Amino acid sequence: MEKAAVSDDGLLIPLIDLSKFLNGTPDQRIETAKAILHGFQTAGFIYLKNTPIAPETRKHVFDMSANFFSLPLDDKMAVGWTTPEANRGYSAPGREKVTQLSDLAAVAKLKEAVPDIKESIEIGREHEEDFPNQWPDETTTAATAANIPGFKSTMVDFHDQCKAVHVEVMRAIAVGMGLSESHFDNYVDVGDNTLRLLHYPAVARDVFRANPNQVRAGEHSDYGSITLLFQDGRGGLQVKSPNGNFVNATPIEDTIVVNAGDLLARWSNDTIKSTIHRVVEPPVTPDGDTYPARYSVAYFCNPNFKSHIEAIPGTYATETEKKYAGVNTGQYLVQRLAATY
Ligand SMILES: O=C(O)CCC(=O)C(=O)O
Ligand SMILES: [Fe+2]
Repeated sequence: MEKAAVSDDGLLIPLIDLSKFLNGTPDQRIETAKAILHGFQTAGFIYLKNTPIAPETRKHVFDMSANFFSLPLDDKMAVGWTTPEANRGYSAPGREKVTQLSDLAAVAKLKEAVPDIKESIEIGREHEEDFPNQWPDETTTAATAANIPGFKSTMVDFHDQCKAVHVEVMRAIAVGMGLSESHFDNYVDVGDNTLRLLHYPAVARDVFRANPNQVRAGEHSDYGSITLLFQDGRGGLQVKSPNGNFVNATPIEDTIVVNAGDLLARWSNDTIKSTIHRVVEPPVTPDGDTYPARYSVAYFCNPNFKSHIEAIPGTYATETEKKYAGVNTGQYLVQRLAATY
């Protein structure tokens, strides 16, 4: 067994070699699938190494993301996020407050007191006619100065590559559960997933010192099937342990942090966990007066929006053990998004 990626306060997040599932012997494939499922059933989080996403691709996406965020605010606002149904476009700092609260008044209050210190852009699948992606104009003087020509093609390609990883992780879950490997294929083939580039700007040390509740991203669980999270080397991501304390999910180079979302937990009749996490200032105190910026890229995977999600076979013995009513994916996600924006 590999050394764990995180082992602290009862939270054990395994580090798993995905290539052993993709290209290993039949035994390695099954063993790896079981380890992936076990990680989701216990921690709700795993780290994957040796994935099909090349280190150069990842670096290029991070570079392009930083270039995008360096655009003048007006240019970013020109591609602003509009509605939960579209869920595409730019969100300026303070726009979204991720939280477990669903009461709109309570969220508004929290937003005002301690806004998340972050900005993001959401990119959905291309060719969704009603909801086109909001691409920044790559031809303006500002765009050239920010070096964003190639932004769209980079992100469209990355969206596709991440989509393929989602399909494989769902295959691993199926194998781990003893189901046919292709069990989930028809639920995830459309690629109704959201690529979110995140920028947590540099913050004065005093900001965190003055307000103990200040965070870069508030505690929350994710909504969909799984999230692929690419982090830079800064640190600050924390995951809630079974004892209720936040534990650092320390960056490990060229790994993808993968966590299960609420819809997968529901789909698995709660045999898989959707674990609370948040982003705080980096664990290392800076030399100067500011914490440096942090960049991350989250790829939120979902079942196809049209899919009806009901307890997976094998996760309940009798009908009465089904904890949840079936739900339509698209409706479920829109309802969750409407609560936080
Ligand atoms: O930036 C991160 O490391 C985590 C972001 C996150 O959890 C989210 O956007 O849902
Ligand atoms: Fe998250």
